[in-house]
Amino acid sequence: MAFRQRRERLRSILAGSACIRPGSVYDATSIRIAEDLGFELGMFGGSVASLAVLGDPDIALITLTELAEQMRRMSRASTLPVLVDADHGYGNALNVRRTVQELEAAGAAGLTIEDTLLPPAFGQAGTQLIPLEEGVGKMKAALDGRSDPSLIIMGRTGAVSVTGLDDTIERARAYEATGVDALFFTGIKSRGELETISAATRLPIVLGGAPEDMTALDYLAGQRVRIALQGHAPFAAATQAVYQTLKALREGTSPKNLNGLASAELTSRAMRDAEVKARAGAFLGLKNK
Ligand SMILES: O=C([O-])CC(=O)C(=O)O
Ligand SMILES: [Mg+2]
Repeated sequence: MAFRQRRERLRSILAGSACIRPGSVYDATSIRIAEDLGFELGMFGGSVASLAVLGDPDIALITLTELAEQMRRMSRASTLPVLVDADHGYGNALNVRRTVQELEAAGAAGLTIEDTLLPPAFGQAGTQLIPLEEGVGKMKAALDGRSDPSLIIMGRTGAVSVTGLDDTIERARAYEATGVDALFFTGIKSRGELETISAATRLPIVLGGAPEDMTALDYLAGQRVRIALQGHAPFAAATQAVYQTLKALREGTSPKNLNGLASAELTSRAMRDAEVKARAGAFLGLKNK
């Protein structure tokens, strides 16, 4: 499926009236599994990108090249639309423009650009934000960097837990005015905060994590939230499975007695074995067994 169609699918989620949960994806296998399970969207978080590619925490060590390459691998493996967490856009506004070009070429359906100061400044333990004007410049540069107008650009801020609600609204409105397609908020801790932000803005909202009393999808949909993230449990599950398996092997368990392995059917499905066999028949003259 052409990249444009994937982007149109994400566009229709944003234009709809429901709120969906994306599947957290980070490589070719995870995106195929999410697609097979019927997820409408994959979320490629910066944190899992860093874990999958580097094995490192989410502290802006991954490069744009590494992020885009991982996205490209997922785009080849599956047609599921993916929303990419492009962090701060890997530099200043000119770097943001380049980030958009690379992620567009890699097949992202949409991406977020946030106004967090990254990497963290010397001697600063807490999160800092860039000035609103710089954030606006980044959003404009992101829009300027897109050559496929169907690519979705989201302005993202975590200001609510850094500088507060008023600054969040000021930033959100300023980003809206640049022409971005949606707003992505992190750090919202109560219904009151969400409702105030929703009332003060007009674009579709994406919520990056929310407390327990804000999980009802119909409530979120009523606040114009179209996508609500749920963290990255699949990566944590994979880490645990690898740990248990290696531990059991190290302790002498025989491979045939291991628990929790993917069945032959699941593995075969994840690697698109039927399609590969059909191609081998068509192009290599092999009989499909
Ligand atoms: O995008 C998300 O899922 C949240 C986030 O910032 C990350 O995981 O890096
Ligand atoms: Mg992130």
